[in-house]
Amino acid sequence: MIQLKNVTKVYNKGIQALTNTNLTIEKGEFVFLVGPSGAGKSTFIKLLLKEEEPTEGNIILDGQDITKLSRRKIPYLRRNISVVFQDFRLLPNKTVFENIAFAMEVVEASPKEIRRQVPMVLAMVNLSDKAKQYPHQLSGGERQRVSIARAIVNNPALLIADEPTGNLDPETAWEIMKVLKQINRRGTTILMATHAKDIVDTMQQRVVALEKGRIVRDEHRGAYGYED
Ligand SMILES: Nc1ncnc2c1ncn2[C@@H]1O[C@H](COP(=O)(O)OP(=O)(O)OP(=O)(O)O)[C@@H](O)[C@H]1O
Repeated sequence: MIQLKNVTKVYNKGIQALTNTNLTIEKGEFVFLVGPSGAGKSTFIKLLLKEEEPTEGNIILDGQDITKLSRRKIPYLRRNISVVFQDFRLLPNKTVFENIAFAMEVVEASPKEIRRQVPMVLAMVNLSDKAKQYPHQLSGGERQRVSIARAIVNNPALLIADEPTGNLDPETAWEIMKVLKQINRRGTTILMATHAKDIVDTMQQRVVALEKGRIVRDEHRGAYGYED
């Protein structure tokens, strides 16, 4: 599914964010990406989304070397990879239904498909009764569930979650984790960058730890491994 081969990323100012990184993530895995602030987690995610280019090395997604992908083909990449952010990033002037529908309109789905898919993903995240609400009328946990529904509505192979529970209280964070695990059980590969020690320790999934741009740990049924 994802393969990084000798990936190095040096930013303009000479900061080396990733150094000679090698990693393989198989289809259907659930992987936590952990490490101290500045370790390179966001850089890792930006490279997968082609928001940044590696200085050296190759990134293979679904058998395709995305480092060789032309700018023109990036929208196709984005259909297969979806992202959920810490700050939800919902459109404030659209309802819950419209926020999710918009992600389908962007990839030119038909109105019929939209009418079928949106209620289905809303049911999956347990928000069928909130379809007509606007984001400001929802709690943080509900907003995050909308953003997850939006992220999965086009059936991506890979869901990247960048600190998805960072703005939520512990109980609400667990609701989000339940939803992510359920999506993973349906076959979607999940990569989640997080500082949530309790969640990582309890879920016992694969843990990849980055420090100063290097993978220092890669454990199946791993733990968070830091004190924060
Ligand atoms: N656009 C950029 N230009 C220059 N340096 C950058 C840029 N983005 C990140 N860096 C640097 O690269 C290193 C890795 O940063 P990155 O954001 O990937 O870390 P992180 O593990 O995601 O941290 P956090 O947990 O705080 O989000 C840091 O030293 C950071 O200052």
